Amino acid sequence: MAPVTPQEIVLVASGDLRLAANQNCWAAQQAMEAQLSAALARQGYSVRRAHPYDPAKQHGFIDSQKMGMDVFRGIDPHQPLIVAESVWQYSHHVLAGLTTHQGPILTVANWSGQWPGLVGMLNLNGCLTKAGVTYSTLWSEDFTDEFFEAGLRQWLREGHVAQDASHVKSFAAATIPSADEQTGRAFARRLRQHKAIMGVFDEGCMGMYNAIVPDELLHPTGVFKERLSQATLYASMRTVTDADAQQVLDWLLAKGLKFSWGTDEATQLTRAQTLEQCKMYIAAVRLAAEFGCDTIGIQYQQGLKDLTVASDLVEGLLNNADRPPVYSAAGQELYAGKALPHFNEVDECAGLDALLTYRLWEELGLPGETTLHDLRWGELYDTGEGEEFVWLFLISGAAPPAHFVGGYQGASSERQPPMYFRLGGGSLKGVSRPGSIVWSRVYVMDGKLHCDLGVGEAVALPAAETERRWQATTPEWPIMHAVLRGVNRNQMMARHKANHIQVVYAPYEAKAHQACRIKAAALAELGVEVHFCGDVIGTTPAAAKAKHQLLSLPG
Ligand SMILES: C[C@H](O)[C@@H](O)[C@@H](O)C(=O)CO
Repeated sequence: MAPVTPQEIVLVASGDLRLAANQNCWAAQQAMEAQLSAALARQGYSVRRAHPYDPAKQHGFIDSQKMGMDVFRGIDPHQPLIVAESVWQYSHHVLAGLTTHQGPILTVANWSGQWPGLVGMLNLNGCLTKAGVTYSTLWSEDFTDEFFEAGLRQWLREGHVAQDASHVKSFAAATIPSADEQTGRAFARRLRQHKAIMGVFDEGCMGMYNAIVPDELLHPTGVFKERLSQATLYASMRTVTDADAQQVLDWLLAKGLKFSWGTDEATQLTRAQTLEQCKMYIAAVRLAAEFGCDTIGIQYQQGLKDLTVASDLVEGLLNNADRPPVYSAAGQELYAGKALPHFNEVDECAGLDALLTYRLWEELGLPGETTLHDLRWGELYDTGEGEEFVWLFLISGAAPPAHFVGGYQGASSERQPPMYFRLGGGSLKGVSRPGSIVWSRVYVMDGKLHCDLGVGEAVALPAAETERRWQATTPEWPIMHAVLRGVNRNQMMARHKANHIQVVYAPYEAKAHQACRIKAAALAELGVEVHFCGDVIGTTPAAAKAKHQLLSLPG
């Protein structure tokens, strides 16, 4: 074990499991670590990487759980430790070591959209939160800004970074209009009593420990898992006829969806890949119906990706009420006229949220198409009402055409990046239309289910700015330009306990606030600890409400 020097910080970097991704993204990690090391040097500290660059693999990431355990065996458990991330990473590579590390832990990401490094760090934060590991977290554009430097200084001196959580208000300590509370609670009681099935096609995706909801926490909500296998999905795809797949494709073409088809299977989307995705779509709906699932999630990134095309187009279609019809063997249309909420990357926290949201919105008479996105990046932008922080929500799959400007006609399917998906498959890409949204995130903390939720706005940006943002991230994926009400960038980053964020539209702003309140009440009725984040109108803190009642009492 390496000896501890007081002025030395140990650094680890977790990576992808996929060699191609680790090699492609290594340069960005090196650049980030150089800036981070310089920031530490300015404060009188040196950095020791706990694992070297591997010339054979051509990257310096921890790329498996086994390697992570080996690396941590060589780290003094009392030493201050930084997990530095500028790429998408699998949290389980380092989770084992971090659960027993006793020195201060700091997770750091570079404020860049190029690779999903912020997303990777947020996932790790969610995993550490669920595992009950104490950590601090920071991010920076160039590691010289005051926010970062002050935070780093505090961590070096005190072993933790204090963050601003003044935007968070507990539902239990707030009062909402009683009609909203009753609507939400009555809906939730029915959901719990009726019960629902969450179909899970292989549990656990890319080390996302935070995305697995323990059954004991899920059951009290009325939702029960049906554990399915991607092998079953693949086998079922093989039973779908070419003619049925062609009908799905014809339906999509008639709707105006554009496919960026080429001929090179290795780098381009091909018609054959799309037809394979159409088979997967039909197979997924049929299996969901066979097992009576109310929502499904396909793991896809590992296992399935080595066998067949990516499931992203499929996921976006499932999340849309207007989608190609799928029939049972007896000729009956399955889930006719309805979405079958799909949770990307089998993120079960998102699955519970999606099911509840879709059903609740339906009951409120609102279109309930919902999806998760990655909290990928963001920048200030002058939307016409002054500079606002506009988040870039982006996801490989699952966004429904109902969210896009122009619906299907505004959507396209583009090949998934070969470094993630060797066998291809298309995305379902579009720009989310301007409008009010309710955002949320269910997560596990202290052995309980929690949910943060708030209100925001999907904003329209000029086409050139949308394109710039796409080129700065992953241009093949669907995008939402989001402004969150009453939550600034740093508050959001410090608080959010996941790589994913759930979004659903409301027809106008006041309705978004009301629907958010009702959803909060529904979640609370299911036993979830609910927290309003930012400005949600109509949520009076209990103390202020009591004071108000006192003041209005007759003399
Ligand atoms: C393709 C990549 O693995 C992505 O799926 C990843 O960045 C995520 O979306 C993580 O939520």
